[in-house]
Amino acid sequence: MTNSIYIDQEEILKRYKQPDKKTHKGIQGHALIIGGSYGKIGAVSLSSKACLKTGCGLVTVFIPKCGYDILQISIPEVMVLTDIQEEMISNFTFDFTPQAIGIGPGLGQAVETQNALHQFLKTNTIPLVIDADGLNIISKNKKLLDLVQPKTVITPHPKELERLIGKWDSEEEKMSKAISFSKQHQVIIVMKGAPTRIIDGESVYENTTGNAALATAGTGDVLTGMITSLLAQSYETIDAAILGVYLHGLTADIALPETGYQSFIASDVIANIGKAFLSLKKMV
Ligand SMILES: NC(=O)C1=CN([C@@H]2O[C@H](COP(=O)(O)OP(=O)(O)OC[C@H]3O[C@@H](n4cnc5c(N)ncnc54)[C@H](O)[C@@H]3O)[C@@H](O)[C@H]2O)[C@@H](O)CC1
Ligand SMILES: Nc1ncnc2c1ncn2[C@@H]1O[C@H](COP(=O)(O)OP(=O)(O)O)[C@@H](O)[C@H]1O
Ligand SMILES: [Mg+2]
Repeated sequence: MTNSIYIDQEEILKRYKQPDKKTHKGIQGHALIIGGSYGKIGAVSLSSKACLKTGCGLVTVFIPKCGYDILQISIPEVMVLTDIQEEMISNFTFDFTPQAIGIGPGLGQAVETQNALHQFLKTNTIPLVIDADGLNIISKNKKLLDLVQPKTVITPHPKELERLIGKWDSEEEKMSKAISFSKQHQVIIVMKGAPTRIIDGESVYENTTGNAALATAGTGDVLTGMITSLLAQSYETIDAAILGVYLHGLTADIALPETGYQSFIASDVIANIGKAFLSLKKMV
């Protein structure tokens, strides 16, 4: 039997943890965002900025060389590691141990990048969020799913979900296929849409925030950064997914009266993360 839960303010307050007064950047979590390719460095800029603005102490990105200046100039707070390749990632290499890793925004699907993801998944044990081209690469070679460690968060939009689980004829079939997939591979699926549902085996959590203003480029990349941030801050995996999706939607609800549906862009999600957190505080 499926256990379905609406994610409202009450559910969020059960999960939300206020930072300790004596905390410092060294214990607020260090997140790594891996992604970007020529022409899609913006996806990593959005994701890493959202990661910082969701409370992570330190954020490093791993990107192709062509993104170095872009990242350093657009977000000076983020640290940058680069691949040996100019336009795509060919080997995931980093010399520290992050508390969480987000992979996929703007990553592209070059053969070199596919191989790099394969090698990385073989040995990785760090909590992981996989999005966008990270998921598309896995869809092309489903054997990679056997290498994905339990409790990995995947964040497909409907097309990415279809590439992973196959087509469906009804909402019921989509849900039952997604639940089977979550159980079989022990992954938490953030099934993006209106509304977004989070699936953890038999448990289905339905988000109650967000609106059509979010239907704009890069809002998913931002969500990846937000969930990765919460994971790096030691939230339980399921709580990181639930809280990230709720806050992400809340930014659009807060901004809507000022931006309208049309002029809201992914950067407006990031700009309103602070207000979204503050509205949680008011509820306490
Ligand atoms: N500024 C940037 O650098 C951006 C980079 N992006 C990156 O671009 C790459 C490709 O991602 P895309 O998602 O654009 O391409 P995809 O080919 O994965 O998805 C686009 C397809 O999915 C369908 N689709 C998307 N959302 C849907 C929904 N809610 N319901 C039904 N169908 C839906 C679209 O109609 C289209 O056919 C990713 O790596 C992504 O991270 C995008 O996030 C856009 C912004
Ligand atoms: N009509 C809508 N109502 C609510 N949320 C939406 C709507 N359209 C898109 N979203 C949200 O916006 C985000 C889009 O993610 P995604 O498609 O991956 O964008 P991108 O890849 O461009 O970053 C998801 O979180 C999704 O739930
Ligand atoms: Mg996306």
